[in-house]
Amino acid sequence: MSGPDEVDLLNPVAEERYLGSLLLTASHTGLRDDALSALDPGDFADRGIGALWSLARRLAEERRRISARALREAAATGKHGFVPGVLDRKIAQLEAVLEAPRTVEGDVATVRECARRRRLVAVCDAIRQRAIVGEPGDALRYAYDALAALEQGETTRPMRFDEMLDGLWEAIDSPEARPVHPTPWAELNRRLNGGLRGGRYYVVGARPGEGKSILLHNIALHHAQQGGSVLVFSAEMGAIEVAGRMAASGTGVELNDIVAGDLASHPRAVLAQWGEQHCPIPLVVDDRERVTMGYIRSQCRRHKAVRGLDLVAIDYLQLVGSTDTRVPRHEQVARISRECKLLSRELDVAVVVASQLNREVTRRGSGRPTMADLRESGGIEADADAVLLLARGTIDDGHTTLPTDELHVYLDKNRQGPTGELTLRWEAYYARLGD
Ligand SMILES: Nc1ncnc2c1ncn2[C@@H]1O[C@H](COP(=O)(O)OP(=O)(O)OP(=O)(O)O)[C@@H](O)[C@H]1O
Repeated sequence: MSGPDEVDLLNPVAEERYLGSLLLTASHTGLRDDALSALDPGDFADRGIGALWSLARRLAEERRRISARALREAAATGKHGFVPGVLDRKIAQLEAVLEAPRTVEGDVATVRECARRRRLVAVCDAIRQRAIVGEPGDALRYAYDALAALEQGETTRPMRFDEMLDGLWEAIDSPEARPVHPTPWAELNRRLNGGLRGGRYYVVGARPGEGKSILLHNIALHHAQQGGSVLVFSAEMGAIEVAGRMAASGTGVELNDIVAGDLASHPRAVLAQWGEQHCPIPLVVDDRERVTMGYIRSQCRRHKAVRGLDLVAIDYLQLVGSTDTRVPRHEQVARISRECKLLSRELDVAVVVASQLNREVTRRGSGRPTMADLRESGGIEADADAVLLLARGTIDDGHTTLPTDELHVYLDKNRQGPTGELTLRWEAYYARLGD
C-alpha cells in the first residue's frame, strides 16, 4: 500500500529549518513575530529548533532583540536552562541553510499540521500499548480521555476584543444563532432569561427522592418535543424506566399503572397514541451504569456530529466514575464537575446535572437546602452557571411532618440573572412537576 511517507509527515524538514532560521536575522521582524505567535515550541519535530523557538519567545517577552547573536548570548548565560553547546550547533546548522525571506503562512500551516499528526500518532501508540498490556476497560477510558484532551487543546484559542464585539453583535442581532431552551415552567424560564442555553452548566441538587430525576426528565422531554436534540445519561435508571416516566408525564396516565402493566383499554390507547406521536422526537437515553466523563464526552461529541446536540442531562453526578481513584473523593467530584462545565463550553450545549446533597440538610430544622450541602465538593457550586436546589414542601400538624403537594425550587446561584425561589406542583404519580 502506498501513501504519504511517515517520516516526511512527521518531520517537515524544509519548513522547520526555514522558520528556525528566521530567528537568526534581526531584519525579518514582521515575519518572525507572526510565526512566533502562531507556533509553539512543541510543534517542532526538531527539538533543537523547538528549544531555539522557546528561547526566542523569552527574549520577545523581555522585549529584547532576536538574532543569532542574542540567542547565543542568552543560551550561554545558562539562565534559561538550555545547553549552550547544543543550541550553538543548531544555530550553526541553520545559518548554513539560511534562505531569502518569504511569507511564512504555508510553512506555519505545514509545521502545525505535522505537529497535530504527530500528537495523534503518539496518543494512538499509547492507546495501542495500553490495549496490549493493560486492563481493556482502563485502556478504553484512557483512550477517551486522551483523545478528548487532544481535541480540546485544538479547539480553544484566545479571542481578540474586536472578535468578541463581533460575537456580541451577532448574539444581539441573531438570537436564533444562540437558541434558548425553555424549561416546562414559566417562572423558572423568566428567572433564567428564557430558559437553558448552550455553553452553560446547570446543577439540580436535592436529597434522594426529592424530584431530581423527575425534573431532569421533564426538561429533557419538553426540549425534545420542541425539536431540540437531547442526550440523557441515566446511570441510575434503565432507559425503559425513563420511557415509562416520560410517558406518564406526557399522558397523565398514572406511573404506577404503567410500571405495574395494569392498563385499562382507555389509558392503553392514550399511551399508544402518545407513543406514536413521540416516536420521532430527537431524544436518546444512555443507561450505561458505569460512565466516566471521558465516555460521556465522547458520546456527546459523536452524537453532536451525527444528529446535532442541544441539551445533555446527567443523572447523577456522584454516579460518574473517576479515572483517577488515587485522589480523594471530593477532588474527583470537583474534577467531574469541572469537566461538565468544559463539556458545555466545548460543545456549546446546555448541560443539566443532578447532584445529591449531604445529610446536613436533614439535620437543619428548616429543611431548606443550601449550596454548601452539595455533596462531596464545593467545586460544583463554583463551576455551575446556575444551581437549583429542590425540597418537598412539608406541613407539621403538631405530631408528624407530612409532605404537601409543593416542591420548592431555590435558585441559589444564577450567573446571568436573579436568584430566588419558586414553587412547582409535585405530581410524582405522573412523574412530573406542574407549573
Ligand atoms: N408511582 C409513583 N407515585 C407517586 N410517587 C412516586 C411514584 N414513583 C415515584 N414517586 C416519588 O417520586 C420521587 C422520586 O423522584 P426522583 O426519582 O425524581 O427523585 P431523585 O431526587 O432523583 O431521587 P434519587 O436521588 O434517589 O435518584 C420519590 O419521592 C417517590 O416517592
